[in-house]
Amino acid sequence: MDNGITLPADVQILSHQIAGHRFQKDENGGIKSGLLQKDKYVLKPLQSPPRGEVEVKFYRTIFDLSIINPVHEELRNLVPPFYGTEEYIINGTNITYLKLLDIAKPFRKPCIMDIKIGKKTYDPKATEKKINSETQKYPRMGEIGFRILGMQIYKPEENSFQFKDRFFGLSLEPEDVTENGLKLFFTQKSSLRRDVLQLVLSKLGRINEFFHIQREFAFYSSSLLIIYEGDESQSPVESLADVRMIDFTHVFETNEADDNYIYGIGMLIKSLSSLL
Ligand SMILES: Nc1ncnc2c1ncn2[C@@H]1O[C@H](COP(=O)(O)OP(=O)(O)OP(=O)(O)O)[C@@H](O)[C@H]1O
Ligand SMILES: O=P(O)(O)O[C@@H]1[C@H](O)[C@H](O)[C@@H](OP(=O)(O)O)[C@H](OP(=O)(O)O)[C@H]1O
Repeated sequence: MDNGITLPADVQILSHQIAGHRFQKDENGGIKSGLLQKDKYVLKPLQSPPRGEVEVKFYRTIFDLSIINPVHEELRNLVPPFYGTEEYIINGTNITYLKLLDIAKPFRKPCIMDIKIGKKTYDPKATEKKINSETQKYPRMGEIGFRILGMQIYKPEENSFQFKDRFFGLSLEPEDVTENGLKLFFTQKSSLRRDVLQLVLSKLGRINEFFHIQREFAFYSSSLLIIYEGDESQSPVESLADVRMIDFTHVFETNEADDNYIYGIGMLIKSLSSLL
């Protein structure tokens, strides 16, 4: 890499990282890692304590096949398949990564949107400072129930991708988040991809149903990754679209319904349905 970071031969920077932590030098001359790509896998660096440990524990728990638990069984269908952890030394820093299946791999021209779900984006142990920074960042979150973190949309007429970053999502108000935000993602060549939208809605419906049943986990600051095939010229390699839950750095055990997430996914489904 030209910024002075040398990666091991078999890994690359994740080319389709839409949101989240990226490579940067830290205060002490070390590095903070972004997400990497290795063959058909995504490598996600463990985040600073306790976040990284929370995420790895969550994946290990739900992928522990020796435990028979219907909630874990369904979650395995809703998140990217998990293959343990791997360590790499990058610029002298030893970094542990979660090894996940790259959900975008089966798509030729993946259109990808990352949406954070819930009214609250801080967890029950958040400091006053964190609560303030999260609430001030996007005060409409409590009303909207979700935030677009970023997206890439394939433009067939130009054979290129259009990108929207976190500032795009932060600029959206309740009145225009559907028409100016969500609709953009499902529009190609000035037409709404109804076929994709219907499939995405059915996949969101399954996640929503799961949340109305499960009483085991509360998901704060977690995202939904929505992907569809942007190249309509050939039939899809596997499926036309995929929707997965990602980002589990603030998952808490509970014995109640996760009303915070339920509100958010409900609002997202309502907004998307209104486009049809
Ligand atoms: N399994 C996966 N397959 C494909 N892409 C992925 C996968 N996991 C993560 N990504 C990509 O990486 C990005 C960041 O992922 P994630 O939200 O887990 O990271 P993060 O650093 O914890 O984010 P944040 O700072 O928002 O908490 C996503 O927006 C998505 O583009
Ligand atoms: O999307 P943005 O606007 O870049 O904001 C970041 C995003 O909300 C991350 O999810 C959050 O990490 P957590 O979810 O783990 O809190 C991070 O907090 P941080 O600055 O405390 O790392 C925020 O800065």
